[in-house]
Amino acid sequence: MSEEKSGPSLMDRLLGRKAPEDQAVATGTDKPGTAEPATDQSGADVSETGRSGTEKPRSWLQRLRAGLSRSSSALGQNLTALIRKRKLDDETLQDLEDILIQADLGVETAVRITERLAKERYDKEIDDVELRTVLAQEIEAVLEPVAKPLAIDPAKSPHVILVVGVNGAGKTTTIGKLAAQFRREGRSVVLGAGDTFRAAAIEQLKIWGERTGATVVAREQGSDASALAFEALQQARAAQADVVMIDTAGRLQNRTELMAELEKIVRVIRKQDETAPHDVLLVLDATTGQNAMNQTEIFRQVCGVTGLAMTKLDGTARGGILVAIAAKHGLPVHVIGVGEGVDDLHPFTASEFARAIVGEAIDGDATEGGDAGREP
Ligand SMILES: Nc1nc2c(ncn2[C@@H]2O[C@H](COP(=O)(O)OP(=O)(O)OP(=O)(O)O)[C@@H](O)[C@H]2O)c(=O)[nH]1
Repeated sequence: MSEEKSGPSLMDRLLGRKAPEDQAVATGTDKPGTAEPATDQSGADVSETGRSGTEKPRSWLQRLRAGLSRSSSALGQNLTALIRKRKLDDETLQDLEDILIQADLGVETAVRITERLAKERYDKEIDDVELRTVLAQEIEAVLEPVAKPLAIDPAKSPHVILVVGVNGAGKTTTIGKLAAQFRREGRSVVLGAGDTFRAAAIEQLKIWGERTGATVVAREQGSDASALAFEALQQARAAQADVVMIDTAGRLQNRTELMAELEKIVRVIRKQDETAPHDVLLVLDATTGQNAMNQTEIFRQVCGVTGLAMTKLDGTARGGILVAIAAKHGLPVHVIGVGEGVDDLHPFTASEFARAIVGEAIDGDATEGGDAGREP
């Protein structure tokens, strides 16, 4: 957990301050272990001003693009190698299809894109910009229907969000970032430390609670997760909180145990509110590629996932899998994570993601401070 390396300190990373060479390469290993609150009493996020004055901040879109271009199967790079004013003949189309499949976009989307190009441009010359534009349009068409914000229903008191995913996917961090967002919106938030499997996860959630001004309901390691969930909801109801988010342990390797535990958590939550959980958010690590598809399938069966968060898109991300998951499952994609900092969670927008994944320039991408596409 405490991998020592030169570069920004843990505190710097917690506050979103990164050394220039490290900005888009978050280590993905440190937990927010000893952070002091990065919020004021109202829970408002003060981390944006926490960057060092001399450093040039990168926008979240720049981080996203940097992450998506870093993996060896990065779509953008392979496209550049493929198209050098080549004719769109059978061989080029086949190569293109292979590249799209290799980038995890899914066979269905890859075939549709190459068919469209074959129909419109067969045996004509195509340049890089034209090709990327067509690809971005097709990818956006797949993603647009699933790009939906995580909407809190004010009629629910509280709105219950169960957060699931495999080990290390970024559940606790995403809960912390969402808590910060909800607090900024003026909502009261309760966090249930339902990952009772790992002591560090409980501590991590408590720190996010301090940082964001959210109330944390926790028990000691090894406690029953469903009892914890029950208690968290009970306290949230008593306090008339707006939102309660319940963390869970990730144990995909033992599916039976996972299924039993998650099912029990849902059952116990429903004893207090039969309409809950109102959202079951599956957190997927973008760097795991195809594995994210399997996780989506299994978690859907286990606990009725209602929406997705994809994290670590600033890393060696293989974000193409999100396109394949969208095409296959049609589940809403609510938010994406582009770093470990409290402000590194963003609403998912189809056009920006599509253009970033094909390596196309994005209007306003040069925006410093990363405000493009942000929630107000
Ligand atoms: N670079 C980067 N790192 C992230 C992102 N989201 C989470 N992380 C890091 O990923 C690591 C794992 O995150 P956690 O939130 O602890 O994951 P978890 O799913 O709760 O893990 P378990 O409790 O083991 O199931 C931490 O070091 C996070 O800081 C992201 O968007 N980008």
